[in-house]
Amino acid sequence: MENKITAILLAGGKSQRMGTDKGLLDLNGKTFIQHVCDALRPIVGSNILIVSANNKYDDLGFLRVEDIIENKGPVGGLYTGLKQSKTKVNLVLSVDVPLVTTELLEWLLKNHDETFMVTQTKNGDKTSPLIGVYDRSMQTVFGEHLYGDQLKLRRVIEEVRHQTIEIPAAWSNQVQNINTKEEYQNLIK
Ligand SMILES: Nc1nc2c(ncn2[C@@H]2O[C@H](COP(=O)(O)OP(=O)(O)OP(=O)(O)O)[C@@H](O)[C@H]2O)c(=O)[nH]1
Repeated sequence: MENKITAILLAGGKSQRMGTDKGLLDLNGKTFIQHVCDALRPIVGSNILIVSANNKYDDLGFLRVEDIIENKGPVGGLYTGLKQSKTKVNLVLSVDVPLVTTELLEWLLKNHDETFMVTQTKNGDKTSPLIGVYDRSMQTVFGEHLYGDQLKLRRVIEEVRHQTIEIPAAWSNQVQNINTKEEYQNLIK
């Protein structure tokens, strides 16, 4: 499976709500980004592509690329990641889901249907486009939106053939986004 899948890890953005780079926050002695990479490694090996301008992530030893067009949010990060990818299937994650596990990601890959351009996940009422699977050809769609300055990821997904799959309730905590100081304090207490 390893060579057929690229993991694209979005680690850019402003972290405005947290006030500090989310990927470098500590949880039980490891940074958020390390937790996410540890969950990915059994599936993709070293084929992890970090999309970020922060060179502190280079310590992890994976390929890092900077956004081709900066400050465009996840649509910009995904465009860059998919342009760099050499595989049809791309497992996309953000750095702010430190509780995600290999088991959940394997489940996602097993349940995704390659005929869809995007597979996103859903937990209750909340869809998570940044825990998903993207076809490399989506780079063209993201490119068009980016150059038209249409930066709403959810809107882009609505326009293409996509599927939304419900995460088993027992795994709800794994897809928690940690965006604010309060959410981080609750996580580590
Ligand atoms: N490469 C890249 N990643 C991004 C960009 N904007 C957001 N991300 C990543 O996308 C994920 C979701 O980002 P958000 O939580 O919506 O935005 P954020 O900038 O991290 O945080 P806020 O400023 O608080 O909204 C996170 O993993 C970010 O690191 C971007 O412009 N480029």
